[in-house]
Amino acid sequence: MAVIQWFPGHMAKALRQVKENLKLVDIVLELVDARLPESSRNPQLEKILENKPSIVVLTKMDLADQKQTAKWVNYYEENGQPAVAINSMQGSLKVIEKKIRIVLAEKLAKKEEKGIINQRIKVMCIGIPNVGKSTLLNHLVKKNVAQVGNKPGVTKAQQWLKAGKNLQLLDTPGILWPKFEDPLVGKKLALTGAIKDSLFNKDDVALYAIEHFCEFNPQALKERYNLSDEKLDDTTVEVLLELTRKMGFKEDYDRGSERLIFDIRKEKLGRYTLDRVPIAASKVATRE
Ligand SMILES: Nc1nc2c(ncn2[C@@H]2O[C@H](COP(=O)(O)OP(=O)(O)OP(=O)(O)O)[C@@H](O)[C@H]2O)c(=O)[nH]1
Repeated sequence: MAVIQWFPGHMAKALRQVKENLKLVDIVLELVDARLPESSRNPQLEKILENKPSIVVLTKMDLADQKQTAKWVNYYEENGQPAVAINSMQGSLKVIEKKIRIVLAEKLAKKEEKGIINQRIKVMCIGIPNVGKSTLLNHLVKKNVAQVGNKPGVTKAQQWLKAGKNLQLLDTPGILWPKFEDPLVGKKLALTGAIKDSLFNKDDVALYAIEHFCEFNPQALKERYNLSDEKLDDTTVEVLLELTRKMGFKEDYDRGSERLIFDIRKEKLGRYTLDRVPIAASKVATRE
């Protein structure tokens, strides 16, 4: 995982590159992590995209809570933003291509009227570090790594890669930065491994994780660390201390925190989704 520390200069440059590459493509795949779809989105992207068609692609769906993922996809679609959930490592080409065809239906029909058929659709992936851009690119391109020609970009020639029979992808995905301002977003990003471990306090992230699991999946916490029901009702700090003891680390809650974070990332507590769809929207989703 390449971890990037963002400074204003970096941000401006990355943004400029994304803008320049946008001109070269028909559609953008905005990759977000299904475990934290909103927290892993870049708030400025909407402005940059302007009228460019885009699809929010929720990656790592195999790690996220299935019901929550369905709610998120529904939420985006209800708000006019096409969305699809995938596991970047498996069978996502068909799903993505189908979605692209739906989103670009009108444009493709017009091209067909003009006799332009079999032209590859130009696609660009963008997203924050670690969201799965390279994994998806490699999966889509598979053995078919032949370049389909160089297109002039503004600053350098762009390489294109064939994906299946109908798509071509920019070989360099656009990297965006997450929103760091909100400390809660930072903790969520840290828990899933999206930001460098040295950038956060492990015990803060572990306490947040305990809070999340106590609310949404106390059973997983209880079973994994053999906790009593009474202990789960205790303060998060007490739960952390008890977990640490159960792990055999005595009072060393730094080690306890580290192990808890590691376990969660390794799915030892099962699938989870840290972001919830806004209440009003989730009501709509349940009613359907
Ligand atoms: N389980 C699961 N893991 C995934 C999925 N997509 C990516 N990963 C894993 O997530 C990690 C990061 O994936 P990358 O493809 O390197 O992410 P990236 O966006 O290219 O990252 P940067 O190079 O840091 O910008 C890797 O360990 C991948 O194996 C997915 O859909 N499911």
